[in-house]
Amino acid sequence: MSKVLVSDPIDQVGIDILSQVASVDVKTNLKPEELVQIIGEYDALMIRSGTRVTQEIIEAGTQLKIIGRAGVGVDNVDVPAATRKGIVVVNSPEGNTIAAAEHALAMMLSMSRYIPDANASVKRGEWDRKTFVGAEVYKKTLGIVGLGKIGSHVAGVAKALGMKLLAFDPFISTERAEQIGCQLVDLELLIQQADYITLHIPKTPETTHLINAERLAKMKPTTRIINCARGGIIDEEALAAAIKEGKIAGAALDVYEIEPLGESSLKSIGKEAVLTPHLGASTAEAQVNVAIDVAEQIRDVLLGLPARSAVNIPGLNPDVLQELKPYMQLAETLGKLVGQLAGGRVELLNVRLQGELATNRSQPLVVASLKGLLYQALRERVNYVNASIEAKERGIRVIETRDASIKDYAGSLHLEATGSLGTHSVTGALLGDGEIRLTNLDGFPINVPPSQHMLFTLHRDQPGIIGKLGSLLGSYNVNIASMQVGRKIVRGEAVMALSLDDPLPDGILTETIKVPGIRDAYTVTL
Ligand SMILES: NC(=O)c1ccc[n+]([C@@H]2O[C@H](COP(=O)([O-])OP(=O)(O)OC[C@H]3O[C@@H](n4cnc5c(N)ncnc54)[C@H](O)[C@@H]3O)[C@@H](O)[C@H]2O)c1
Ligand SMILES: O=C(O)CC[C@@H](O)C(=O)O
Repeated sequence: MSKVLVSDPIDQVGIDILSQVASVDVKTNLKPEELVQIIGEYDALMIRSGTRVTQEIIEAGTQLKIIGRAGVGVDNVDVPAATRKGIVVVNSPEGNTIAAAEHALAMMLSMSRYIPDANASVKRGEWDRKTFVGAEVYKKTLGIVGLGKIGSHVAGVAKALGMKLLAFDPFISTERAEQIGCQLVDLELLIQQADYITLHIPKTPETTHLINAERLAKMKPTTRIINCARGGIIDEEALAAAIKEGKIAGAALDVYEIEPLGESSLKSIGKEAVLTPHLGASTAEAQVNVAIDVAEQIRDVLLGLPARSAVNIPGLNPDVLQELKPYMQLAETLGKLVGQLAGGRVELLNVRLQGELATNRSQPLVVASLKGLLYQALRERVNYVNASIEAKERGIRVIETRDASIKDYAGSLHLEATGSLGTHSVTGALLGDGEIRLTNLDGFPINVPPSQHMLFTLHRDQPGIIGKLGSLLGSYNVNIASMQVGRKIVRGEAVMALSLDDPLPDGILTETIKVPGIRDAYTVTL
């Protein structure tokens, strides 16, 4: 019989489902070294946000087939390490959406009426009706940052409360925002106009400290901010200072840069700050939803069936999966790449199967391309199951084409994304050993392996450019792993593709574009 370890508290309904096919051990509060010691006995691990599944734990899990996260965020799991070992990682992308949205709304109202502090004062035996004069939300402007599942539900309820809705989400179309009742604006306008700002975005390098001292200084002194998304999207020190100095009126936080929240200047703020210990998903209903969602997937995988919500391995039948897996990896990589080149909102994705690939099943490759394309916006929320639906909801039109006559490589895949900032395309192929090669970028032939950190330039093919760019990267201590120039004619337009050993520091892109002859530059993280 299979063995499952449950290392965080989950609802009993999940344990009951797992017990249908496995012997289940519930062992919570394990230290990392204790988990490393015992994980080798288990076929599956079920967690919430309390267990950090590191590479060391994955390496020690020699029998592990699946890791189930009862919730959305898999930021506490080393997914690449699990993927390398063929371990399926599943989550519950929607099981706690309503709970998190309602928590954000509860935080907004309780912060506005100082309910936590008023409640504490009554319990201390006081009857103070002067200190707790609050503010109404009716007719106020709510700025929603991130109009995905949770942000959209918040919008619906806030509208019913009589609020005016602004939203910032670079990956959502104006039509979609209007359907939800929001006016889509840029972040700077939202920050200046909103009376309440609520964050519903993933934490990514781009969203880390999105709310910093500079942006806090641009808010109205009456603005109140809510973060029930992820810690670190707000600079906590800057936030505490802004509230203490009266630059903004208050904050309600459920998530923190480091959890549990230790010593923090947030704790010394009075009634203007409402703090909860990551309770967004903590409703009976959400815990039942996520426990069922994830336990059923673990049960299915242990029975040899596909998982419906895998973040790293698609739910295809094993034979098709085996055959298409390398191409799906290619499609996902190209999707990530073209999505980042396109930058903003993508309206059209053309997926072209070329050469021998043109006779293959296209649907899994289209889905994998969309999963890659949407990764920048949705992170772990996008998977092989929901990628097409998410794309449709975001107004992304998909065209599939085939061209068997293109024979530069045995089979290649070409993606072209058209969006608010223009059109970009990328082609890739698989070498004999299954390694991915990028073979064309925006119509220019190249031949480079993709790497985690990449820089692309569009420039004039003229002497000196490569040297200048090399020196610029060197001055930022960025090491170049490989570099290639693609051009159609000598001294015409050209592209340069650089694989880098290090992430590019802030500001380097602006410097790159200043190099004479370089017209444009793009950074990509794969
Ligand atoms: N507090 C909790 O317990 C709790 C519970 C559930 C979810 N969450 C968190 O809430 C957040 C939102 O979850 P969701 O299910 O709505 O996710 P979602 O993927 O449905 O929506 C996220 C939205 O953010 C947008 N986005 C991405 N990058 C952006 C950027 N740089 N600027 C503006 N918008 C951007 C995306 O386009 C997307 O529409 C996630 O961080 C999730 O981990 C917290
Ligand atoms: O397990 C939890 O309570 C955290 C839930 C939430 O942050 C998530 O990512 O789903």
